[in-house]
Amino acid sequence: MRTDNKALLKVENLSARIDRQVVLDNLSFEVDQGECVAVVGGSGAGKSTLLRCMMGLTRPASPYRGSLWFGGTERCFTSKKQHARPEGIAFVPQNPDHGFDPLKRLNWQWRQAARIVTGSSAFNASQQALMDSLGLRSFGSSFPHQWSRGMQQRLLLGIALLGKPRLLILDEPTSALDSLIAAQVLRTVMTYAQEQDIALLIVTHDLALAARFATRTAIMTAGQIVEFGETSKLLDEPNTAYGKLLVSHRNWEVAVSHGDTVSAAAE
Ligand SMILES: Nc1ncnc2c1ncn2[C@@H]1O[C@H](COP(=O)(O)OP(=O)(O)OP(=O)(O)O)[C@@H](O)[C@H]1O
Repeated sequence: MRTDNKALLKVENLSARIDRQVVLDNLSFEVDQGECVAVVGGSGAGKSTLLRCMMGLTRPASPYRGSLWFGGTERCFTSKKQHARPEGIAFVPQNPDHGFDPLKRLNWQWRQAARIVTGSSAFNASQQALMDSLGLRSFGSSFPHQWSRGMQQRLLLGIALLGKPRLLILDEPTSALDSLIAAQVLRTVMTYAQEQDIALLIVTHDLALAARFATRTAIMTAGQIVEFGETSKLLDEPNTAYGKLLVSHRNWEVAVSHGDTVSAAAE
């Protein structure tokens, strides 16, 4: 449920180019404290570029206009001095390869993350419960490549949640998971985020996921956000030609629904 709180995050008039091609064109949207917002759109819409700009990464796209407000602090996308990711934002990439050191065992990486976040390398009860509900009971002495991509993605989610960020950005969080496990993992993430007042920004191709979890949704195509509003209204009555096209092709077969009891550990 959307609240009337002041926005936690505001992206205003963001434009960016790769070489001479405009890949982000005057984008604006916001996320309230504790809210879940989805950004949906087809391949090449500019979703990953948007996230890269938000995380302060200026390659391959370089922003030439716009600002980002987070927790009351403004960062100009064009400022050369302010490229660092704002503190309080965590990011789980679509490709888990980008989140782990391939040469270090997973239990070592988890302990390092826990130490940074909590000051202790041992699991406490709530960390263990989070791990269990993500279907991750033991790392053994595995290296990242010995785990499935789905398990790696869930571990990154666990590490990100453990940090209790104010905003967690998820890039295609279900891309490495089958639909039943995705449903369970996303419910765990949503429950934990609500308990801890963590806002979520989910970038996805999956309109069913947006319909199930996001209070507000932005529809993106060709570098523009063509619609942004309450998810249910936007999916019931899209205003633009692209919104209508996207909604008419949504896949409601994806089982992101209440009541799934499949164990994520059974992957
Ligand atoms: N390294 C690059 N060099 C040139 N053009 C690029 C590069 N990366 C992205 N682009 C272009 O920028 C535009 C936006 O791409 P982007 O990857 O952000 O889209 P996306 O919505 O994330 O797509 P997908 O869902 O397929 O990941 C596209 O036109 C793409 O061709």
